[in-house]
Amino acid sequence: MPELVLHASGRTWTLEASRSYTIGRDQQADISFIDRRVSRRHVVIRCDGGTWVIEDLGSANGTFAEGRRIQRIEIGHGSIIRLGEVSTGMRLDFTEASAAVSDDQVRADVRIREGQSQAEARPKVRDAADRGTSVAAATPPVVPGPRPGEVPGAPTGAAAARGDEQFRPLPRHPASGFARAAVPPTPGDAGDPRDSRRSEGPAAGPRGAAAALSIDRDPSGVYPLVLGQRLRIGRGPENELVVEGPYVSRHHAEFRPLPDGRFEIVDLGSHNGTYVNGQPVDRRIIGPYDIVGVGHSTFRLAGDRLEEFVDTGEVSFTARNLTVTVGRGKTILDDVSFGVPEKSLVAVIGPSGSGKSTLLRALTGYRPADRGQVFYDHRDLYAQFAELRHRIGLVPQDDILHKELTVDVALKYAARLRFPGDTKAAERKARIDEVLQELRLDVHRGKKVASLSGGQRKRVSVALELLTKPSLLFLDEPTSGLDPGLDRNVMKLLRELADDGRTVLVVTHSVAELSMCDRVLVLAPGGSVAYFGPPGEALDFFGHESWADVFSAFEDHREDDWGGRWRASRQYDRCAAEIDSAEPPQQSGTPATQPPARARRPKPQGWLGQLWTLMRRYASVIASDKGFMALMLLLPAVLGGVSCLVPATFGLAPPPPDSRFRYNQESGTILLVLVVGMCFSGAANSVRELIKERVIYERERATGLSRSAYLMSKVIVLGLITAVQGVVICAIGFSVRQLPAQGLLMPTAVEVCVVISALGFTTMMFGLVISALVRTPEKTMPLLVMFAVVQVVFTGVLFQLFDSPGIEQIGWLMPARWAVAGAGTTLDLAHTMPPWNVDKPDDVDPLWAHTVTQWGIDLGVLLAIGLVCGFAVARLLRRHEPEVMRD
Ligand SMILES: Nc1ncnc2c1ncn2[C@@H]1O[C@H](COP(=O)(O)OP(=O)(O)OP(=O)(O)O)[C@@H](O)[C@H]1O
Repeated sequence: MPELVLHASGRTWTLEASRSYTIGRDQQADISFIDRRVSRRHVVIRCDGGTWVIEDLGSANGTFAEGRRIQRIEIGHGSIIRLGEVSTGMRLDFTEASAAVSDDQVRADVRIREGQSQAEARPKVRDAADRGTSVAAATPPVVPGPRPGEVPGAPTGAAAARGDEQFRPLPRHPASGFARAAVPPTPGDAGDPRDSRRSEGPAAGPRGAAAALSIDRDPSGVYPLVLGQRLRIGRGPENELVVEGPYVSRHHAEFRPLPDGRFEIVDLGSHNGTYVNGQPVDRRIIGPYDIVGVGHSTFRLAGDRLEEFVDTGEVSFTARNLTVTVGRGKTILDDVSFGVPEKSLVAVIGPSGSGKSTLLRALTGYRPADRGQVFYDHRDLYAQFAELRHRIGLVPQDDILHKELTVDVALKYAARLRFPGDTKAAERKARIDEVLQELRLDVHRGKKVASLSGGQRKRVSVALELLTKPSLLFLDEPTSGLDPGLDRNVMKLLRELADDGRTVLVVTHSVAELSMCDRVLVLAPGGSVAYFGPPGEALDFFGHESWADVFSAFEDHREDDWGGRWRASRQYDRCAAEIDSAEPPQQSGTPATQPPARARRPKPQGWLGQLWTLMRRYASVIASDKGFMALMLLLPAVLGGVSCLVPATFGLAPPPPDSRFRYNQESGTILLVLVVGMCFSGAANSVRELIKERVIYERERATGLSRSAYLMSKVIVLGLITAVQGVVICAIGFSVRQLPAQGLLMPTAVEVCVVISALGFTTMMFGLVISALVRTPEKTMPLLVMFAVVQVVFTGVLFQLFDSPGIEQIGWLMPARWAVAGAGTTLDLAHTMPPWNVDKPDDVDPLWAHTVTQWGIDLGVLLAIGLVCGFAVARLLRRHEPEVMRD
C-alpha cells in the first residue's frame, strides 16, 4: 500500500497506511490548521481495505470534493478536498508517494515520514518531461525539514545511520541557541578556494551575514538545487517552486546557476519585489549567508539545497531601547524595550501624551526611533523595511476606507492596489470573501461604509489590512468612541486574530478588556516603560486597585522616575531576559541605528495599473457622493449665470464703428467675473481632496502606493471635472453676450473657453497645494477665500498692473493675471477697454497684445504655473508619508 502525501497550507505530510490521521483546528489533531472554517476535529484520513479514505467527523462547515459536500470518499493521487467551504475552503492536495518520483525521492520520503511537516516540494516540481530531461535527473528529490525541537539538519532515521554528511548535526550558538552553521560547505563558503569571490556578490558582507543567521526557525521546506538547472519561484502552478501569498507574482523570481557553481537570484519583474537581506534586488549572486525574500517566504542556500522559511505568523517581535527625541532634544519616547512571543495580543496603555502613538509609529517604521532597534523574526525592521513592510498591517485611528463606497467595492479597490498586477479578479474576490467571512462581515458587504456602526467600520478596516495576510497587526485606538459592548467585541476579535497566528499590538485608552491580552505595556509620562508583563500582575505591581488610581498616580507624580522603578523590579529581569534571547547575536556588532531601507519604486506597468485603479476608485467615490456631484454642476452654472447679470450693451465685443461709444468698459468686468468664478470653482474642487484622505494615503503609501500615480489620478479626474466646469461657465456666460466675430486661431468662444478651462486646471492644482499644505480640513476654507480674493486684485482689469514695479512682478505669479491676459488677447481687450491713461491711449498691457504668439505665451505660462503647483504638491505629500517611504 503506497504512502499518501498530503500537501496543504504550504506544508507536506507523508501519511503511512498503518495509522489514521485526524485533521482539524485542535492543536491535538494529528495535522492541525489555523483556519476558522475548519472544525476542531474536522476529518480523519485512514487506509481502509487497501484504499485511502477521508471521512468528515461531523464538522460544522463541511468537507467538499468536486464541488459537493461529502461525508466519506476515497482519495488517491490527484485528489483535492476542501475543508469548511466548497471553493475557498482549506485545500488538501493528495499525491501518492510513489507517483512520479525517482527511487532517490522515495528513499528521501521514507526518512521523513512519521507525520513530520515538510516542503511542499513534489507538486511544486514541474513534470520533468516538460523540460525534455529524464525524470531522475530533472525531478529533485524531496529533502526533509527537521522535526520540531530537532536541530535543523540533524541526522534522522536512515540518514543518521548512514552518517550522511548532508544531515550532520549543527552546532548551536552558545549564547543564543541560534543555529549558526546551517549550511554544509559550498562554493564560496569559508575554506573554499573560491572564497575570495564571495565578496563579488554585492549582497555579501557583514549585513548579509547578520541577516542570514538571524533566522531562528526550522525550515518549512527544503528543495534540492540541481546543478545547471534554473528554479523558478512564483504563485503559478507551472513554477518549479510554488509560493502562495498575496505579495507573490505569478512568475516572481528565479534561482539561476552560474558556471562557477554559484547561484544568482533574478527578479522576473515581480510586482512586490525580490529581496536579498531585506534589500530589493533585480539580480544578485547569492552566498550561503544571504537570505532571499519572496512574499512571506524567505529562502536560504544550504549547500545544494534551498531552505524555505514560511512566515505563518509564528514569529517573535522585539523592540530594544527605542528612543524618540523631537525639537531641541525633548525625549518623547524613552528607552522602550519589550519582547513578545508569537501569537500574542499586546495592549499599550498610558496617560494622554505618554507616547503611545509615537511608539506605534516607531514600531511600524512610520517614524523610526532615533535610537534603538525593532526586530521582527530576529530581523532588523528598519534596515529591512522594504521587505518586511509586507508583513505589517496597521489600522490607524481614522478609517482607511472611503466612506462613500460599499464594503465590497472598497475592499475590491484595496485588493487591486495591494496585490500583484497579475492577480486574477477571481483570486482577489476569493481572498475578500475569505476575510469578510473570517470577520463575520459578509452580511454587510453591500452596505456603504458610512452606514456602518463604529465597531463594524473598525472591523472593515481590519479586514482591509488582513487582505494581505500580515503576521503583525498594529491598531491605534480601535475602540475609541465605542460603547463598552463594542469595545469588548473588538478586543475579542483581536484575541481571535492573535490566536489564529498573528502578533497583534493595540494602543488603547480602554482598560476594561485588558484581561484578554497576553501582555500589557504601560507607558508613563515622558515615554518610559512603567510596566510590561501579564495584565493580571500589573495592578499588583503598581500597588493600586484600579487603573484609574494608576493613571492618577502618573498625573500626581509626573516627575517620578517610573522607568527607573520598572527597571529595578523583579518583573523587569524576566522581561529583559526575554528580549536578550530574542536579539540575534551577530547584530550586536552592527551600529545601533541602521539607516532605514528605501522601498523600491513600483515598476512602470505597476504604476499605470495603480493609476487606473486610483482613477476608477476616485470616480466611484465622486459618483457615489450625490451632494458633491450636484455642487460640481451647480457651482459653474451659478457662476456663469451671475456673469450674465452684468449689464453690458456690447457684451464682450468692442462697440461697432458707428456707435457713439469708443470703448466697452463692461467687457473687462464680465471677463473678471468669469475668471474669478473659474478660479474659485477650480480651487474649490480640489482644496479638500488630499487632506480628507490623508490617513488613507499614508497607509497606502506604506504598502507601496506610488506617490506620482496617486497625484496623477487626482489631477486627471479633477482636471476633467474642472474642464467641464469651464465649458459650463463659458457656455452660460457667453450665451447672452456678443463676442468678437473672429478669434486669433479658433472661433472666439472656443479660444476664450480654452483659456478659462486652463485657468480651472491651474487653480485646481493650486487647490491641491493648499490641501497638501494644511494639517486640518478646517484650514482649507480661509485659504481658499484668500486665494480667490487675491486673484480678483491681480486680474489686471481693476487697475493698471503693467509698469507698476513690484506689483507687476507679483502679478506674474497669479493664474488670474495670465488667464485674463490670454482671453484678453483673443478679445483684444487692450483696445476694447478704455486705456488707463487717456493721454497715452497706446500705452496698453503688453500681455494683452492681440497676437497669436502672445495668446500662446499667456496660455503656456498659465499651464506652467499649474505644473509648478504639481511639483509643489508632490513635495508636500512627501511630508505626510512614512519616513521609510520618502525618496
Ligand atoms: N513632532 C512632535 N514635536 C513635538 N512634540 C511632539 C511631537 N509628536 C509628539 N509630540 C509630543 O510627544 C508626546 C507624546 O505624543 P503621543 O501622540 O505619542 O502621545 P499619546 O500617548 O499617543 O497621546 P494620546 O493618548 O493623547 O493620543 C506628547 O506630549 C506630544 O505633544
